[in-house]
Amino acid sequence: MPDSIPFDIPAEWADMPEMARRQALRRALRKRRRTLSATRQREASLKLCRRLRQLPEVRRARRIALYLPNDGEIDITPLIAWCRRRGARVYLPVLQPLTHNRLWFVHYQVSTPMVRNRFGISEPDTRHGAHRARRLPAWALDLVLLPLVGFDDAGRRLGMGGGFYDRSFAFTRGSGPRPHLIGVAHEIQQVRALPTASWDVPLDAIVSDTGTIRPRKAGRSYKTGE
Ligand SMILES: Nc1nc2c(c(=O)[nH]1)N(C=O)[C@@H](CNc1ccc(C(=O)N[C@@H](CCC(=O)O)C(=O)O)cc1)CN2
Ligand SMILES: Nc1ncnc2c1ncn2[C@@H]1O[C@H](COP(=O)(O)OP(=O)(O)OP(=O)(O)O)[C@@H](O)[C@H]1O
Repeated sequence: MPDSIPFDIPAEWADMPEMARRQALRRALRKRRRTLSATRQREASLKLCRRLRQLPEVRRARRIALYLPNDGEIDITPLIAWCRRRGARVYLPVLQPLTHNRLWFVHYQVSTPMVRNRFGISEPDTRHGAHRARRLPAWALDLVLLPLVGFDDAGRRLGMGGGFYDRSFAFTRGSGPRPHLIGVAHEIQQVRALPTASWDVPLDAIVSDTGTIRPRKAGRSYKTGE
């Protein structure tokens, strides 16, 4: 596996069918982030959270969806206490039990009962009637921080492959209220150039431990950071 940042897609993958190549890329990038030491993980988390706290979309948001880190994902949970101190509400994704690969967003408090979903990720337990009422429709969120498996400097993204975020936020292509969508990842998740899928939901920004990418609507993008 090449160690370069951005990750170079190996030449041998060129002949693979598109979906198989995306799968191989996911496997390589997930392995990359899982092999980070605890120290590197902690440093990256603190640097990312510092960046996020400075973004206007983050500072203005009152209803923010985060995630609990899994599989080496960059840890943004230090933001939870910060959000609460500022009076912002924190929401977590929950797999919808009946609809195919869509997410609910449930208000997350210290007292929220949690349960592991089928991927082993802890999520608010919506079997309790009282907590069902804490669900918010996706359009009513101000900000969503999406965990990325990969990204490139044009702002394209690769997720876990379930299409959960793509389906849940497909409505953002239309008019009407919509949350800001900010993808987050380790610097080492960057890929030289990712293929686009027609269903990919465009992001407002991608923030890593070392920089922020602001995709331009017309396709060009710019990076700020160290
Ligand atoms: N922390 C976190 N929470 C999240 C997401 C995420 O990416 N990160 N999701 C973002 O979508 C949703 C869960 N999506 C997931 C999609 C695939 C796999 C996964 O590990 N798939 C396995 C095989 C699946 C199986 O066991 O059937 C794999 O690819 O190896 C995990 C989560 C909701 N919660
Ligand atoms: N809006 C949508 N409606 C129906 N199917 C969709 C939609 N968006 C994505 N999909 C399907 O979801 C599957 C996974 O998509 P993709 O490989 O882009 O996942 P991903 O972007 O890695 O995942 P995620 O969105 O969970 O981060 C694809 O097979 C795709 O056809």
